[in-house]
Amino acid sequence: MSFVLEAKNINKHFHKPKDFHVLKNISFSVKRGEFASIMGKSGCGKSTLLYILSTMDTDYTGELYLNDELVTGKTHQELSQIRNKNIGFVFQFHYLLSEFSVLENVMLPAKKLAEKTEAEIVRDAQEKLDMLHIGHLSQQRASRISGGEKQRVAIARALINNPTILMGDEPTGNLDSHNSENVFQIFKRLKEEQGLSLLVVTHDEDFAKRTDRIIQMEDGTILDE
Ligand SMILES: Nc1ncnc2c1ncn2[C@@H]1O[C@H](COP(=O)(O)OP(=O)(O)OP(=O)(O)O)[C@@H](O)[C@H]1O
Repeated sequence: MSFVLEAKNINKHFHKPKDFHVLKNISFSVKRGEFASIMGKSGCGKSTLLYILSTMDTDYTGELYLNDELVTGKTHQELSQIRNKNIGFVFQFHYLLSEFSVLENVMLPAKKLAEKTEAEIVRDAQEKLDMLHIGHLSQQRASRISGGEKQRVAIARALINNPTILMGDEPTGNLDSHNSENVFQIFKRLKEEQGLSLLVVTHDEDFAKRTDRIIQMEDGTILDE
């Protein structure tokens, strides 16, 4: 079996204001090409878990594997490289640089990785925007486009380095129903046409029900599926 992500016995405590065991022995995996969602009540630990799975938080015990490679214990520099190459991330808020053009925003993670020439990065960024039907906006300033368009730019930016998994923390949380549906259809198409793996935290039951699998969290644990 080929897993894009495997979490084994993940435990995490917050120490302030007092000890709080926020993640309790979390184990689960995401298969290559799977579109999974994580649901659970507010405060159950979803964002905390996603922060660990995306390698941004290293303060936990247990083991995390990405594409069968153990990433737990690697240095921040190594993790930054692994993250840049393997993980695309879409948040509730788009976090675009408003003074930059749409194209420049999409190019940024590829520039950071520094594996391609400027011309190749421009070409790839334009291709991602075209794929999401916003290619005509590439020269617009990010501050000048609509909320739904901004989220699609954020998705293009998350895809620029051709990640193996796309993670989302309530990527439709700030969108109306029309734009939420749009994002869902984009994710579904990425899975079906490109075999991308997706792991999305959502409060939207209608969204989650249509993913391949719902991972239900409760009080820092994962309920049996
Ligand atoms: N830095 C921190 N220090 C202490 N406690 C924290 C910290 N960050 C989060 N928590 C607590 O950990 C618990 C889990 O938070 P988390 O943000 O992961 O929940 P969530 O399931 O994503 O919630 P929501 O659906 O509202 O976004 C909450 O009780 C929260 O108050």
